[in-house]
Amino acid sequence: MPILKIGGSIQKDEKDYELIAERIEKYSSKTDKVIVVTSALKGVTNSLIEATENRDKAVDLITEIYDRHVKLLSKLVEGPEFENAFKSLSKLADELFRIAWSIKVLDETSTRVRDYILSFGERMASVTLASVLKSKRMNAQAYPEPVLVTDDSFGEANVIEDLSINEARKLLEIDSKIVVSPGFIGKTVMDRYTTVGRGGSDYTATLLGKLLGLSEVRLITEVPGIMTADPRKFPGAKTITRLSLEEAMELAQMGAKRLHPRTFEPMFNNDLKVYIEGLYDEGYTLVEGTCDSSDKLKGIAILEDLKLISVESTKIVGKIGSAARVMEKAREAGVNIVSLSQPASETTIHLLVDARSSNTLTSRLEELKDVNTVNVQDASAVSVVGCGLRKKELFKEILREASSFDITSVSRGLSNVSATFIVKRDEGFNLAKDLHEVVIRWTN
Ligand SMILES: Nc1ncnc2c1ncn2[C@@H]1O[C@H](COP(=O)(O)OP(=O)(O)O)[C@@H](O)[C@H]1O
Ligand SMILES: N[C@@H](CC(=O)OP(=O)(O)O)C(=O)O
Repeated sequence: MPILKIGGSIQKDEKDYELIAERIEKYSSKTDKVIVVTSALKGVTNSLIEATENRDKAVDLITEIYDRHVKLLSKLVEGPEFENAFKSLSKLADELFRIAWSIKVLDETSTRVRDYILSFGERMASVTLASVLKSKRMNAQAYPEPVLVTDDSFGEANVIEDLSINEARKLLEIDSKIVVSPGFIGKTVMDRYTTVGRGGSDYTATLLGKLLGLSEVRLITEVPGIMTADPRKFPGAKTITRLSLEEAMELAQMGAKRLHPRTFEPMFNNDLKVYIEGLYDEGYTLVEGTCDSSDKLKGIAILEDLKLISVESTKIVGKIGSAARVMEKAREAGVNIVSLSQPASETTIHLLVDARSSNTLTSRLEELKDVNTVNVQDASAVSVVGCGLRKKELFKEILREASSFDITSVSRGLSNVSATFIVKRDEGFNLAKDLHEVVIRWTN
């Protein structure tokens, strides 16, 4: 029994839905049950976020979202099935309009209300997709409520696996061959809606695979697999045919294919295989197993919009606890540290953070007594990923290529399958381009 995840990128119009239905049919004809995890329609999560931020426009934005779903249904579904889906969608939309009015009146949104609002994207999508499948005479049913039980860290909720197993099993009890369920969203034990972070439907699908003891998850999307680089920015990018679990985790952490960073975590210590496959073009990536002796280089990924904060002081040298004090400031400011390094001379501590959070952190760091200066510069992090980086010759070749750039630091990732270079922002793309050329020469 496979889990099929239908990405938001391939839910644009009725032509997409014809292809999605064909793909689901293909896999369901080979098995007795299929669980489909769906994302919201393309752009819907962004519009819902905009509604929470731009509250005067919330009602208009929600009207647009509702109209889009109804228009899709009217093109793809007829008769009583249309009536049923229309009723379910309108009920969800009524609930959403009520919240939109209240946030407009209160002119305030909490993280809890934000997640509640975001949940409608995936819930509406599951009703729509199940209805399209039914109208094509497929034995399908929507289960438009979250199956993951989480804590109440709204926006980035943590899944409580033990409590989620029983909820997940409910999908198996539904008397339909195909069950369509929402990705990305969860609920607390008090039945509050939560979300697990952007791109969270990928993670929902792999986690359900683990919780239900399944062996196959397919993430169906607009690109033919995870590629050697983002094909939009690097036109020579190619599909990677196989990734070990360590390689896949490193690429996901660096934002490749906009995967949720935890997508591959559920694959540890079980036989789950994950395929990332294209809807429009043939091609897929299989993620399974660990490094193989024939593995070389697989891909590059780049994080832009970062700031490198360098805390300089001669007074911190050899002083126990000085790094801890710097990190404590980051914790107080609620700022995530993307990377951190310190030379053995101990005179500087480099912190790499998201550009949007750098001001909050620098002002707190300037409060530290034993610090001379806090420098901030625009930076990028460029990673090369491949089990082959454990071999000296390949690592040397990567270092040689990178040496023509002004590098602040180099660090190695999980099991040494990645090397990440921190450079000035305006050098990031060119470094990535050059390293990508090396990767292409060494792709298996
Ligand atoms: N290494 C990569 N391989 C493939 N796609 C990538 C990579 N890095 C970035 N992307 C981008 O990821 C996008 C697909 O992700 P996303 O829109 O989240 O898909 P979905 O909604 O189907 O989950 C592609 O349009 C592509 O531009
Ligand atoms: N809709 C959510 C969850 C998700 O996984 O979407 P997508 O499959 O389009 O990446 C988001 O936009 O973050």
